[in-house]
Amino acid sequence: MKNPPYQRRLVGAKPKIGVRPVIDGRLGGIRESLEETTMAMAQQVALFFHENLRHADGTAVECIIADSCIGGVAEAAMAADKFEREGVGVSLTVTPCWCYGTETIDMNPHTPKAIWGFNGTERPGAVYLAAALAGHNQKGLPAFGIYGKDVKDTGDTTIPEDVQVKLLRFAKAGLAVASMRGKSYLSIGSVSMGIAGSIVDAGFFESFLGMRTEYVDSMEVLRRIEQGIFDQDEFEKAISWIKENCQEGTDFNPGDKQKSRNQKDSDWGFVAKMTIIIRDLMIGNPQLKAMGYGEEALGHNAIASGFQGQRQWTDFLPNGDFSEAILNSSFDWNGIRQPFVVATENDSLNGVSMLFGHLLSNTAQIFADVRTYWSPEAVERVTGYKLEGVAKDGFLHLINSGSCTLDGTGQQHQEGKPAMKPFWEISEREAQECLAATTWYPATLEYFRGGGYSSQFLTKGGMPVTMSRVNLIKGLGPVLQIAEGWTIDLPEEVNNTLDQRTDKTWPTTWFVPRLTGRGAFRDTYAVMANWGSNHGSISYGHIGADLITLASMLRIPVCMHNITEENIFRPSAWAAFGMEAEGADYRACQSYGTLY
Ligand SMILES: C[C@H](O)[C@@H](O)[C@@H](O)C(=O)CO
Ligand SMILES: [Mn+2]
Repeated sequence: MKNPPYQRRLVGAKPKIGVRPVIDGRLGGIRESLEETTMAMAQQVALFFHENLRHADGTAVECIIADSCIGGVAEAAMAADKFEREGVGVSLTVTPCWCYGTETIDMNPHTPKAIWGFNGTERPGAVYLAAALAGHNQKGLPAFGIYGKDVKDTGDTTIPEDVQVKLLRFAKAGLAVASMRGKSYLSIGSVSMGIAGSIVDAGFFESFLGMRTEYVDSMEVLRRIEQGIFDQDEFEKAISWIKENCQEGTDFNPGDKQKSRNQKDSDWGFVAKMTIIIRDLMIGNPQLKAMGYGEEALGHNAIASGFQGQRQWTDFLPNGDFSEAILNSSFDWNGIRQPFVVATENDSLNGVSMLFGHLLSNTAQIFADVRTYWSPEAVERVTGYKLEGVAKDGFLHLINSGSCTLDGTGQQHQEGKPAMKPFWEISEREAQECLAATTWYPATLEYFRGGGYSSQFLTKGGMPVTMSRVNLIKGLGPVLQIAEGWTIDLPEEVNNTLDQRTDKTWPTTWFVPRLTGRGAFRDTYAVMANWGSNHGSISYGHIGADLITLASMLRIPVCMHNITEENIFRPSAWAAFGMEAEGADYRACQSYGTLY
């Protein structure tokens, strides 16, 4: 690691956005004439962020404005001090005028940075923007340039729409970078069935994300179950909630292998305890301290985790599907709450993709196997049905053992359409509908000898979604792949025929990527063929452009995406690496090296 990033922020403190009003330092006329306009620009943008951004826990984003306009290096240092004290994680410089490039820039190497230069004619804000960005680029401190398309008059205090889009894209990604820094990925268990993403790579987490990796043997979950190291009252609450809200499905296991009713009831208790314990391992629980377990009460400061499950645990004990599904959802027996990020099969790289999606969209994330490409020909052969509309070029079957978020049912709504929403927008009734759309089947014993329960549902069609995935490539490092598209509905008979060819106790999402006719997006088959692993993380909404901005801040090149050129927003230095955006991205990431 080049620079230990571990910040002095308190556990749980959220990064703030620092706003830096930069000004022409010449006193005796110029500076005085600009003070008010410059500070007003900072206040206006701070208000805009405060009103339009929320942290994933639902709290509003706080902005800190430098105490004075910054006309030179002394005031730049004062602002840096204030930002350090206040826990600023992202910095935006604003100016309507000419100022002194490198004398005023933010030089903190870990803080994502952008400069908004006002597009006016009275004073040259854009000239400063160009000079300051040249300084950033010459010094190896990437910064994003924001400059409105249309000329405005001095004193115009509206933020043009094109500027708003860039401000939000930059700030969301910057906050994601700052929110991950100093937190942990908690690996519960180790490598699952040779899935490379579960070889949790500390170097990647530390150098690229500024995160720690914590490793706990699955035995710890069993110890806490056997020794009663969990909140007994919460457990009672969980069990009665499960009885009321989780419908158990038919047991499809061969009659002589099925567990008895007593064993099944005891499995429900077991998986409820597992859920509470995995959460406690991640974030701690003050209740445990009161019970005399001070060490356990602290947790592992985890912002994401993974549970190995297969095979040693699941060959022996109830599987992790229920715990993963509930933790990844926006509700449980404690009500509607922020979803956790828990990667199935401890696939930490999919966990990272889920974490990116969660921090950018504030919603729950679908974890799935990228299972099958269904060509129109194969669908017709098997069902006699000719695909049409958005699905006419085929689709992908996304399905994993039932560990997927129940938000993935698509039973929440936005403007009357199926959606997955930030938890604070989800109504009690919508949470109930997600639960009602889910059946919990006794786990398939041929896979899961220890039993447990897998969630089964069918994702509603018509949701815009983005599938993404981080892969580690020897000799290259991490790369990110992104496919925007939609969930689709199939006619009921077609759905049943295709779904029942495979694991019928697991949740199904039918996904159509948006094709571009080029490269990995020339057809749906090519999307499947170019996917870099067995898993993908699926986020509600089209967030590909936000993911690209985030990846550039983390110096993770994007190897595959279907985002249109005008939506790609990366630091200004990327342009210096060539006009072909993908190649330039690789060269820039390599040249800057890891953030930490
Ligand atoms: C039960 C099986 O082992 C599944 O878990 C398997 O198909 C996977 O999910 C592989 O990613
Ligand atoms: Mn899997």
